[in-house]
Amino acid sequence: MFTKEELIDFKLDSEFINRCETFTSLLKQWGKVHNLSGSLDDESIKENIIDSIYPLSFIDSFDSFADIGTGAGYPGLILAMANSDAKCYLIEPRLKRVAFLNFVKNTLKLKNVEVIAKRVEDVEGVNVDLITSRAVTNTKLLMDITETIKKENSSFLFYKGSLLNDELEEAKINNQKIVKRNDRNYLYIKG
Ligand SMILES: C[S@@+](CC[C@H](N)C(=O)[O-])C[C@H]1O[C@@H](n2cnc3c(N)ncnc32)[C@H](O)[C@@H]1O
Repeated sequence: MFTKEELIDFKLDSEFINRCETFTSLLKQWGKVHNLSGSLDDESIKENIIDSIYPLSFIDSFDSFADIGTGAGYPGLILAMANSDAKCYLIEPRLKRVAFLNFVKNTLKLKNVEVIAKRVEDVEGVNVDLITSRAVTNTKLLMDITETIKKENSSFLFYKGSLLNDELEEAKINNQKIVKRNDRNYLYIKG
C-alpha cells in the first residue's frame, strides 16, 4: 500500500504500513455493511491516511491527544497508529462507528487508544496536549465545545477546506499556522 519512501518525511516504519493494511481491509469489510465512510476504494483510503498523517511533518511532538468525531478513523485512529507512545482518545458518539474503532483497536492491539462513545461536550476527566478534528464543525464551535478537554496550553490541529479564512475571522484566532496541501488547509494553533 505504501512504500517506505512515501512515508520517509513522517519517520514511520513498516509496523505502521502493516497497520494501515489491516485497517484498510477491515474498513472495506465493515464500511459497506455499516455505512462508515463514503470512499472505500484503495486509492481513497490511502489518500485519507496520508491526509491524516501529513501534519506530523510540521507539528510539535505531543504526549496525549483527542480526536473529535473520528468517524471511521480519520484522522485520530491513523495518528494513534503512527504515535504508539502518545495516549489517544477518539471521541465519537455514533455507536456503529465506535464499534468499528474498538474493533480496529483490539485487532491491532493499540494499547494507547481509548474510544469514548460521547459527544465531546459531555466528556469529563480527559485533558490533552493536542486536540484534532476533521469534517465535524467550524473552528469557533470546535474551540467552544472542546473546552471540556482542554488544558491551559493545549494545541489545536483542525483539518479544514477552503472556507478557513472566514472561520478564522469569526473565531478571532491570531497565533495560527496554516499549511496547505492540495485542497486541504491544516490549521495548527499552538498552545
Ligand atoms: C462528517 S463525519 C467526519 C468523520 C471523520 N472525522 C472524517 O473526517 O472522516 C463527522 C463525525 O463527527 C461526529 N460528531 C458530530 N458532532 C460531534 C460532537 N459534538 N462530539 C464528537 N463527535 C461529533 C459524528 O458522529 C460523525 O461521525
